[in-house]
Amino acid sequence: MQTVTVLGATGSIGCNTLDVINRHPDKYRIFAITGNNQLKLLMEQANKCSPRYVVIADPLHYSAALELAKQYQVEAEILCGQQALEDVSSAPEVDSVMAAIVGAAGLLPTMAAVKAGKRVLLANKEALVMSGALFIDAANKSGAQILPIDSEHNAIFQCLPHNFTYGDLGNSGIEKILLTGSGGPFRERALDTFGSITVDEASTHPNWSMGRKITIDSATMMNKGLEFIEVCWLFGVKSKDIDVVIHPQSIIHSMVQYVDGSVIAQMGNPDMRTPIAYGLAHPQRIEAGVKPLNFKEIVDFSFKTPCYERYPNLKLAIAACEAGQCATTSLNAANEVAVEHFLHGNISFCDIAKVNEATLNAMSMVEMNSIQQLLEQDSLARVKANELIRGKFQC
Ligand SMILES: NC(=O)C1=CN([C@@H]2O[C@H](COP(=O)(O)OP(=O)(O)OC[C@H]3O[C@@H](n4cnc5c(N)ncnc54)[C@H](OP(=O)(O)O)[C@@H]3O)[C@@H](O)[C@H]2O)C=CC1
Ligand SMILES: CC(=O)[C@@H](O)[C@H](O)COP(=O)(O)O
Ligand SMILES: [Mn+2]
Repeated sequence: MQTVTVLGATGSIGCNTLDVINRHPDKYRIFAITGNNQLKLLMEQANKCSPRYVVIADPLHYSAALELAKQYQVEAEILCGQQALEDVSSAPEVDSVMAAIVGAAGLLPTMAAVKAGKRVLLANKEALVMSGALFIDAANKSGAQILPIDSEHNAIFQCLPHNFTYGDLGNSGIEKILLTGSGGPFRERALDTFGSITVDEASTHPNWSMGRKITIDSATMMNKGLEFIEVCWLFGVKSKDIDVVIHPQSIIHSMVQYVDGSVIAQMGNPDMRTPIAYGLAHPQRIEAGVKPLNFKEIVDFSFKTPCYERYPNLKLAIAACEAGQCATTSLNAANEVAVEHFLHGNISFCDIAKVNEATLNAMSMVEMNSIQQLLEQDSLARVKANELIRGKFQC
């Protein structure tokens, strides 16, 4: 029996994780679930999966949460705040932590799990993008096992040889990592109409049902940029080792190309329960409720190269990856701010990349040696991005 904490249980990944876990009551027990604003959903989940703890991230919601807990007959202890998130990630009773809080808010609870040597199911890509070497070093020190949940990284993990050594592509005969992406909803849209893209249009992903921030990131391809950086840290590779390939159908979830000409791909219907189940059960496989891929139903199966004019955020992210930690931390922070402003109608779709670029250009680049320093850089970049937005960006 594996004991699991689900950080971000009320989100898209969190709900899918509970769905997979519910299918296997003999294998998994929930220790804690956490949420932020969706208190009712969190209490419904608690009523169903009977965790020992329910954590509300924002202490301002605590009394409302206590009331709802009574209403939903939740027997778990209700906790709140940052320390509680870290405590349920690092408690000795916990075997695995699903890191599925969105954005930089997930860094400290995820790091707590890493430092405590847990099996960390990593969905929260922003945590790795903003902390890079510190994250990987902490895992090496504690013995934490990092299992990628992001579909592409999970695919790459599945396509690598079992004896793959971190950073050593040559020894495994690997030529390239082929990181696939759908290209988002605006893959074919005329560039001269980008100025009128609405929030609703950008919030409609062609293949995946996901949280609102990652959905916007997919539309700008910042998601692929963050994933590019994520590949570098998860597998110890360099920018030159990765090619981004647009695959509009999201059936192949990424590939590894070998020197003998073989290309190994991982495929499946676009349903996050596959990588979640893989992470939970590794090295075994468990049923995940996912519709099997039916090749007779596949009409198109195509590939293309991304164009930076259409996806300036992808170019920025690759350049930041090459520039180093300070740049990736700053870019991630600026992007979180810009996406939030876009969702609130304060800036246009094209402004997201402009804010990101202007923020990066305005930040001094320093070496990042501690989590404290990362958090300070993250705050500085947020202040700068907000300042730039107040100065009114126009598309
Ligand atoms: N959705 C997907 O299919 C995929 C997601 N990912 C990554 O997984 C992560 C989660 O994505 P997704 O599930 O889509 O996101 P959602 O927006 O659906 O869910 C985010 C979760 O984080 C919680 N949360 C939000 N802000 C805070 C905060 N300040 N402190 C603590 N908790 C907070 C939310 O709580 P509440 O809802 O209660 O407010 C919710 O539980 C992201 O990093 C994303 O990039 C990666 C690959 C695929
Ligand atoms: C499901 C998942 O892993 C997402 O990151 C997904 O890949 C987003 O789609 P894009 O390929 O359009 O960014
Ligand atoms: Mn992904």
